[in-house]
Amino acid sequence: MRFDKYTVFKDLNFKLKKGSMTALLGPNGTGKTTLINILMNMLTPSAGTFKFADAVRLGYVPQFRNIDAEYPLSIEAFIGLNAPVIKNSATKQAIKKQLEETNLYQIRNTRMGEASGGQKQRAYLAQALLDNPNVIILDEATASLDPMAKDELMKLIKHLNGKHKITVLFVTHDVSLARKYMQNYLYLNHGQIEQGEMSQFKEAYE
Ligand SMILES: Nc1ncnc2c1ncn2[C@@H]1O[C@H](COP(=O)(O)OP(=O)(O)OP(=O)(O)O)[C@@H](O)[C@H]1O
Repeated sequence: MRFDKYTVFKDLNFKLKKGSMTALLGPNGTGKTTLINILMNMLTPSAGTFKFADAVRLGYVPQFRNIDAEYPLSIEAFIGLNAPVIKNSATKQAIKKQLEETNLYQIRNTRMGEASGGQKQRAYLAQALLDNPNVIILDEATASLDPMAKDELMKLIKHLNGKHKITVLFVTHDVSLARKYMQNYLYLNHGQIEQGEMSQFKEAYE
């Protein structure tokens, strides 16, 4: 990938296995978000190709951005933004299912502006899950959460992987969190990528 004369990375070669949980690690500015944008077809690579298996349905949870305290929509309505405005009973049922899946059902009427960071992030996740993805990409989903909210989100992601076999690609700077919850890593640095098992991830990278 090149921006004008600046090459962010080149000759990246990697595979993501169906059902795997992979942390995308690397120092600031090495191109993690750029790579995600390419995988999400939001950016066209300057050269090279990639391919997902035909059956792949991608879901995306964006980098956490705080929502204004005055934001008027409830958690339920926020999740429903990823559905037609006129909601038939199947859509309503699908929203209910994702509210339950992400432990938000009890607080579905809470305004997003009032929700905690962890609750907001789970609402973003529920919004993505509404498309019934079997691969989910999370960009720094835990970055601004407190330790308990981080663990809660990671346990939920692990559950989605274990129960629903959703393949996970998780961008993070948090190596210890990745060690605890992810099986594999992709390490992006100096324009190159390395792939391996999280348990083998070298301390020197940290
Ligand atoms: N649209 C763009 N035009 C020019 N340069 C860009 C553009 N997008 C990203 N870059 C550059 O590409 C490099 C990689 O940026 P990117 O945001 O992908 O890194 P990152 O690894 O996600 O960083 P961080 O860990 O800080 O989020 C940076 O040097 C950035 O300035």
